[in-house]
Amino acid sequence: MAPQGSRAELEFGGPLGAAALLLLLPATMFHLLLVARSGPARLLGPPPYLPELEELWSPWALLLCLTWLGLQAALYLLPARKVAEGQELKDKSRLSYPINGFQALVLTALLVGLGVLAGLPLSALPEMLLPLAFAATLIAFIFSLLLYLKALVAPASALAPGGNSGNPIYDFFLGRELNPRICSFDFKYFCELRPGLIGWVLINLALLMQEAELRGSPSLAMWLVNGFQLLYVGDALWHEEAVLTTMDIIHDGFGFMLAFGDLAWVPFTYSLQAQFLLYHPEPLGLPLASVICLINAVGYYIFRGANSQKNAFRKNPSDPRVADLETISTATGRRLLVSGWWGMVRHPNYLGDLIMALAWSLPCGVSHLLPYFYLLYFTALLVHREARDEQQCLRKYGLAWHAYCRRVPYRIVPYIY
Ligand SMILES: NC(=O)C1=CN([C@@H]2O[C@H](COP(=O)(O)OP(=O)(O)OC[C@H]3O[C@@H](n4cnc5c(N)ncnc54)[C@H](OP(=O)(O)O)[C@@H]3O)[C@@H](O)[C@H]2O)C=CC1
Ligand SMILES: CC(C)=CCC[C@@H](C)[C@H]1CC=C2C3=C(CC[C@@]21C)[C@@]1(C)CC[C@H](O)C(C)(C)[C@@H]1CC3
Repeated sequence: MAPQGSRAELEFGGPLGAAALLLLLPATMFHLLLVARSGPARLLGPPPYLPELEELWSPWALLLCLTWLGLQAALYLLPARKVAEGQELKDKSRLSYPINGFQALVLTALLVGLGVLAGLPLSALPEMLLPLAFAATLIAFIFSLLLYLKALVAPASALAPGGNSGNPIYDFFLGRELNPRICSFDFKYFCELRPGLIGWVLINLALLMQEAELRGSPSLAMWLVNGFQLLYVGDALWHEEAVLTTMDIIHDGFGFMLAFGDLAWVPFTYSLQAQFLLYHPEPLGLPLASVICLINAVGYYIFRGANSQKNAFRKNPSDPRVADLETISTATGRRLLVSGWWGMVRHPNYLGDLIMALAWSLPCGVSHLLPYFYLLYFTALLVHREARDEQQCLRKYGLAWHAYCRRVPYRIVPYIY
């Protein structure tokens, strides 16, 4: 057995919190899937019914999920326009990552388009969401177990800072190995951006097509939700290299949290607004639609501006786009931006992301809380993530981080939080 990594502080409430999340996350996902199609669509009420195993389990759904993963893996292995280097690892080495996620999105769109022309019944997908989500959850459980076993024979230098507490449930949840790979195939990087994100927009499209079949044409609200979320996914894949500096890739191990999050949670809960709209049509006029588009555009402008500014600065501090920004030095030799977006709040990218989350829910009207689930969950996720990042930055930068916090006192929302 590999030696344990350094004992880091336990996160997510330790083993008990991890055990609770292990059950709570899949249960919440199934609750949302069931409630979205029910008449009252009550987020906080009990589910309309408890599905029998026959309704959840379908070998066809499992086959479809495995085919989807196989297709995305094949696209990942195609020659890439660029190969990027990741951040420096504990042993001072750097890993290489193919940058071809956007190409995978375009090729998937072409394949799906050809499939639909050849008679592929894409609009039947919404009827299969429950068994598909069940199959994806099963795959995530088995996959996380294999990842846990793989980590038992990994060298200590390959382990993540967290996720190696010695408690099997906690470590299974958080993930033990930082960058599990077979040859050059990086499982975490692959899962973070491709099967789940592309699957999400495909589910959205299927819901739009089914709405068109049911009501003659897709509603304006459905178009907006599809358009906004396609922009978000397209942007993530276009700026694929930026994911190499996120907490998930640099810090977190690859375990159930990310495997389930990437493969099941993202496609089946992030498509909640489109699911809701299929069963609860919402009339939307052009003036309100324009205001919602403006909100999404403002959110995207902040999100993209902040992420691009930090990525450009981290890649090359002399880049003309960021060279004029004010910075403070830290004992590590790395500098922190204190003007531009990162001088406004300490997590401007989260602020932009949250504004977009609001714009994705507004097309569903204000009669139900359900379509606002994403906004509520995402606020909790980002507040918790911000606290985790603060701890890590404090460890990394010490006094310089305190100086940054004094200079930029608000975390996510100026003058509020
Ligand atoms: N849709 C979704 O479900 C989710 C989306 N996201 C999005 O993912 C994106 C990435 O988020 P995340 O990985 O959490 O964090 P960030 O991209 O905000 O990265 C945080 C890191 O940035 C660096 N940093 C912090 N402040 C400064 C500064 N002033 N100047 C320079 N560098 C600084 C630090 O790392 P260092 O100094 O080592 O470079 C810090 O650890 C965000 O846009 C977020 O909204 C995140 C989670 C879920
Ligand atoms: C509740 C639960 C299951 C937790 C797992 C959290 C994951 C769902 C998220 C953790 C960080 C994520 C990121 C994205 C998607 C959601 C997860 C995996 C992301 C790929 C979305 C697109 C963005 O542009 C992004 C690339 C910045 C982002 C990275 C973080």
